[in-house]
Amino acid sequence: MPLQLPADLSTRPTPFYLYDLALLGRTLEAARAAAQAHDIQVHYALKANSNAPILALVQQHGFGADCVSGNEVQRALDSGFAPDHVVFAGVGKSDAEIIRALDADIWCFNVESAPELAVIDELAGARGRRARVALRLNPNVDARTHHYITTGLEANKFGINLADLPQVVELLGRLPHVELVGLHVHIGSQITDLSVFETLAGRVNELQQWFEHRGIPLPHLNVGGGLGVDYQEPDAHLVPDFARYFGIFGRLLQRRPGQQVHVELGRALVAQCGTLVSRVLYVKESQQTRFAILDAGMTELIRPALYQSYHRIENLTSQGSERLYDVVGPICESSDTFGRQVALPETRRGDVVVLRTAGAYGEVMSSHYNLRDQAAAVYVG
Ligand SMILES: Cc1ncc(COP(=O)(O)O)c(C=O)c1O
Ligand SMILES: N[C@@H](CCCC[NH3+])C(=O)O
Repeated sequence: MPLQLPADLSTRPTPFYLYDLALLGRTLEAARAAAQAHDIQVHYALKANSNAPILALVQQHGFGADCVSGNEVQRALDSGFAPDHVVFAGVGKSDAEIIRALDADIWCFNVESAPELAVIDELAGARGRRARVALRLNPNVDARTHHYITTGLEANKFGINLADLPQVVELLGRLPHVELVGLHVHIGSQITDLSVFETLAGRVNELQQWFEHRGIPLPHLNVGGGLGVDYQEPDAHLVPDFARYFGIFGRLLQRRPGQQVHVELGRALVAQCGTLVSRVLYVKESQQTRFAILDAGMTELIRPALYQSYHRIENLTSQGSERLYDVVGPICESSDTFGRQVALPETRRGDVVVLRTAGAYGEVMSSHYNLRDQAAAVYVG
């Protein structure tokens, strides 16, 4: 399906983020149907993209919200997510953020350490409340993704290491203002080897048995997010294979009667619906390299600079014969490079060049470095 562009593209200033809400709707519908087939609840990870029109559509599809800051909790509530569909994760929740979530009576805190558990207990007690908590465990499963976005290994800062679990459970038994409702794991992002989720399901089954042997029931299992998308050939997989993903947990998790399973997808739901649209400012040729210098840079899309990740680059204006370009932004950093030796049709000043699969962790991670303006968001579909 060709990229849907705004009717006023020729006069619209670049760079801007373009979101295809029709594609988002199809993606959410596919995820909803696959999740429902296995009776799994989806909490959308707001960190991937928290723009109001996107949240509105996610909320309309019946998903909950997975938040990682007090402001995300507030944004979810303001966007119409019911408090009992909101979870709050994060390794460093501040007292003010915990209080805000307690006062909103959100569904659950995903707790990442013993000290955090004690603080939630104390703050809940001071308000005459009992907070529902899930323990985020570090299952030591390798997500086989970029090391910067691997979160489930013992060396990572996230979650409670299994060696510390007995101590944390003992503490839990002594705290009157927290109620354990389940366990939570999240091992990383942009996971494309789905056998990783099979390993994870097996590990969650083992963890569940550990709790059961101690007489501790777990009404909820939250297996986190992480399903990856196709950055190389987005058009081949605009909608991820949700049936396969949910099928793994549906098939392999050893669910107890009445137990609820949750996932927290971010990227897989919103990545393909977003595109960063830019224009070529200059083509600069030296003996060694031909640079296409865009008006979008790492301030709009930092993923290539941060994780050496690739977003497919397309010149929508030119039909010329292909040449190789280093595609770069205008920012004062050498890492402000979107791709090296990229084959593009002959490219000229003013051509419209897009970076695909930018709906997740794109606009939300933008910055004002070099005093850059915030790129606009445009919605079609
Ligand atoms: C705790 C937690 N849940 C969910 C997500 C969403 O992950 P993804 O966008 O890879 O689905 C993240 C981010 O990696 C996370 O840290
Ligand atoms: N922001 C990262 C992923 C980290 C997700 C949050 N734990 C990305 O762009 O790929």
